[in-house]
Order: sequence, then structure tokens, then C-alpha cells
Amino acid sequence: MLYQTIKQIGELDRKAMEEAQKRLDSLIKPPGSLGVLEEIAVRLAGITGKAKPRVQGKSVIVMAGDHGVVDEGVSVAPREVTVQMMQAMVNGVAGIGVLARHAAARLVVVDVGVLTPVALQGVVQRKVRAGTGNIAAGPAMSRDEAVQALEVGIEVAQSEIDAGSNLLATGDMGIGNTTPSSAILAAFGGYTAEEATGRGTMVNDEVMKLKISAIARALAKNRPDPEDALDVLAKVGGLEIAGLAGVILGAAARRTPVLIDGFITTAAALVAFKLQPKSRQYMIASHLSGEQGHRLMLDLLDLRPVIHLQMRLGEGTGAALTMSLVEAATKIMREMASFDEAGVSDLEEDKILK
Ligand SMILES: Cc1cc2ncn([C@H]3O[C@H](COP(=O)(O)O)[C@@H](O)[C@H]3O)c2cc1C
Ligand SMILES: O=C(O)c1cccnc1
Repeated sequence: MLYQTIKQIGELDRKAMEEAQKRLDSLIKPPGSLGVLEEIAVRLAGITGKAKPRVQGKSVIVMAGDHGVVDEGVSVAPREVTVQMMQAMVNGVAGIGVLARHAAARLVVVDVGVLTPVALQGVVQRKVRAGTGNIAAGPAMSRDEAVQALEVGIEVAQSEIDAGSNLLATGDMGIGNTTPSSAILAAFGGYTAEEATGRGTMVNDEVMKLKISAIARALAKNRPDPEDALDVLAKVGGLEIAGLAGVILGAAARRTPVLIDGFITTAAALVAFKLQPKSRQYMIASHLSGEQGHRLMLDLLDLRPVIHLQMRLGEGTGAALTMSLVEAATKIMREMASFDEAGVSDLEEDKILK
């Protein structure tokens, strides 16, 4: 199913993009004056194949998993916070609970690999295994488990699309997950552990040293092959990161735009990109996280973040906030009038900067 999905991902629809650009240039405004909103509108046309797409339904998909590497003391939070935060999410009181509601988006919280066996009401149960192995000492998971977690993401994304959502946002929950995300960045980008590591939940200098050491050992011990995305994911990744890469591939295969959030979801985006380079075109980078290394990831993907709010929470919060901007871009296309339609005098072509 994974390979079939990867094969389904096609190129953007250039004709629809040209049509959208032409329409944008005819609207009552100086050329290009809506900036990044115009870029989003053109890309949405390419993704959907429609010059004037309409956002019909929005879903934020949060993938949750636990991490064996927390044993190395890499986070400020104890590991039980993962499941406690999932409860807060379904109760609507976590950051993403508030911002998904603000965006009028459905919030889907998926257990793809948390440690605790308890079933939380309102959480989608798709556990592949109860937490990863400690990457500083061995692989996070088997290749087969990585594929299973990717397929969970594909299925959840596509069931949201089948239920009427045509704009998806990615979110993560998993104490310790900035550590595997940094390891993924180091593996794909050829960075050292120091260059790829940030402070996550704001760890102090002492913990930062432990974190860098754990990442350096994870790379030395596992020797992930950057030419083999599944190898990197299985050896130094995480179950929620795999699930999120699946969400992105599942969206791309169904020609649906997918918003990338912060450091962890962008690590997943790197995996999706390495599995299928064409998937990149379906991603919208929502924001630039305060986490060191996020820009390096976005550079590897050649994606430009829409908003800069110095957020570094994860959970899909930046992606959820950007949903309304994507929706605004579609409204510009559908509701703004052209010079002709509004009876506004044409611009003087010979005076426009070319
Ligand atoms: C209360 C709380 C709520 C969160 N919501 C998201 N994260 C974020 O922080 C974690 C990653 O940081 P690290 O690698 O340093 O553990 C992830 O769970 C991420 O979603 C949270 C972290 C905490 C403590
Ligand atoms: O950028 C993020 O998503 C992030 C950064 C730090 C901790 N948790 C999430």
C-alpha cells in the first residue's frame, strides 16, 4: 500500500497554475501585491487541478508516539506527559485543541506508538508498537514497523479526505521527539549532532550536552543510509514521525494540500520527500519554528515558511494557524473582482516594472 501510494503521487497541474496566475494578474490590485497569498493560490491550483479551489473541510492530524531515547535524559518532561497531553488534546484544552477550534478544523489524535496501553476516549487507536527503542543504543524500530506506521498515516489522511476534508495539517506529540528529528536532519543533511540539535522543550546546557551525545551515538551506532529513507526512519526516527510522513504522502497521492508544522513534522516531511521527491510540491510550510535546525530542514526541502511567530510548541499549532491564510488565498481567487468585472481602469502596461 505504501509503494502504491508513492507511485500515485504526480506532478502539479501546470495548466491550472497558469490559469490561476492569469486570473490573479487580472484582479483589481497592483501586480503581485498579495505576495505569498498569491504564491499559495497558484500552488493550490497546481495541487488540486482547479484554478479556483474551495476549502470544504479542514483536519489537523496529530500523531503521537513515545521514544526510548528519553532514557538518556534528553527532555525536560517525563515520558508520561505524552499521554497526558493527548488527553488534554481530546478535551480541547491543549494548544492545538484551542487553535484547531479557532481554525474550525477537525482534530484527529492518533496513537501510533505511545507506551501506555490505556485507551483514551476520542483517540484513534493505531498503535504499531509501544514506543521506540533507544536510538543511542540501537534502531528505533524495524523496517517493517516503519512501513506499518507510514501506512497508518496514509490511511488516517485518506479517511479524513474521504470524510470531506480537503486541507490537512500535521501535528506531533511525543516527549523526546526533537531528538530523533535532529538525528533525521543530521542523517539527510550531513550535519553534525551539534549543528542539528536544538533545545526542544528548553533544555539547559547540561541536558543539551546529553542530547547532542545521544544523537552523535545514534548516528555512529546505527549508521543510517541517507540514500535509503526507510533506513533513516527505522533506525533513528520515531513512530509518530513515520505516521506523519504517511499523512503527507497520503495527502499528496490524493492531490490534497498538507500544512507542515514545526521541527518534528518537518523531519517527517524530509522522510516523505526522500521517499517521493514529488510529494514536496503538496506541502505548505506553515511557520518557522524557534527550534534550532528548523531552517536547515526547510532549506533541504526548499520550502519557505508562511508565518514567523517564534512558536516552538509543535502539536500542529503553527499549521492550524496557517489554515486560515490558505483559505484566504482561495477566497481571493473566488471572490475578488477583475478590472473588467469591477469597472476599474486598466493599469498602464508600459509603466509596470518588468
Ligand atoms: C507540556 C508539554 C506539551 C507539549 N506539546 C508539545 N510538546 C512538544 O515537546 C515535545 C518535544 O520536545 P522534547 O524533545 O524536548 O521532549 C513533543 O511532545 C512536542 O510535541 C510539548 C512538550 C511539553 C512538555
Ligand atoms: O518546532 C516544533 O514543532 C517543536 C519545537 C520544540 C519542541 N516541540 C516542538
